[in-house]
Amino acid sequence: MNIALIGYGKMGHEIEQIAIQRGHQIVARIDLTTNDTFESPAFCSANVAIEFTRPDAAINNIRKCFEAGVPVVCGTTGWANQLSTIRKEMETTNGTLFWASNFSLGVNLFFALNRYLAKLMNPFNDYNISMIEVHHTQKLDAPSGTAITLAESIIEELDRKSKWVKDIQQQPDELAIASIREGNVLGIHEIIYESEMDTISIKHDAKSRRGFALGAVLAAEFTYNKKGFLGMNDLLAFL
Ligand SMILES: NC(=O)C1=CN([C@@H]2O[C@H](COP(=O)(O)OP(=O)(O)OC[C@H]3O[C@@H](n4cnc5c(N)ncnc54)[C@H](OP(=O)(O)O)[C@@H]3O)[C@@H](O)[C@H]2O)C=CC1
Ligand SMILES: O=C(O)C1=N[C@H](C(=O)O)C[C@H](O)C1
Repeated sequence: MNIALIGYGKMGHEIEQIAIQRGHQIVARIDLTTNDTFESPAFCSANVAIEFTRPDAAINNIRKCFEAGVPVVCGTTGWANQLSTIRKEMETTNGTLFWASNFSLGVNLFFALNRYLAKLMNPFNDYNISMIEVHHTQKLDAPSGTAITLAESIIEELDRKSKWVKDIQQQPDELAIASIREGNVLGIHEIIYESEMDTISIKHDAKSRRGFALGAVLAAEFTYNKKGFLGMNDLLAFL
């Protein structure tokens, strides 16, 4: 498969290695420091583009993929409040977009565990719930996209929580997410249920970026020749 990389930073490099190991070719690399463009024949020859850039760049890069008729897998976080806008544009251009806040298979198992635990804890009102996420200091968005996905599932399952908030809970129906930025931490997410009697917590700790990158390449392979909006549940049902 011909793959174009949009964003050639930490994730772009990791994805390139795995894509080549899996027999794919990188036909274009679009970054602030490279010369490839969305209009180039090289980019247009891609079967799928993989976008990992920054929150303020993702939406425009996805639009450029729709214009070029290239399906796009996007992992950039921090812009999900604009997903419904870009989905409408995808429909009018008959495009393809696969988006996930986290491509790691381990995190997607953790998503299922988180939902199950929230369902289990719903009747037990003595437990309050909070979340902590820790990432490297270069991360631009907070809370992480993964933390927001986790929070959305908890809010769907737990009647006593109706919205997430950054850092400090002020109302009983708020789910507080604390974001810590330190060193080179690749991504830690912990969900904590606390009562006067005890604490129950679940935690995911990423050991490298390879899990994210492998998931993104698997998503690109899945996206090939498909139309519409796709996500990790579609991919996991297929694996
Ligand atoms: N969904 C998932 O599983 C994961 C998501 N992420 C998310 O992916 C994104 C990228 O992460 P990461 O690779 O670590 O970040 P990096 O900062 O290492 O890489 C981003 C790259 O994008 C480039 N870039 C910036 N603006 C543009 C633009 N307009 N067009 C093209 N390229 C651009 C940057 O160039 P320059 O350095 O010159 O600014 C940089 O090379 C983040 O939002 C992060 O949260 C990360 C890991 C997993
Ligand atoms: O910026 C990162 O590094 C990561 N971002 C994603 C997020 O915001 O959830 C996924 C992973 O945690 C790494």
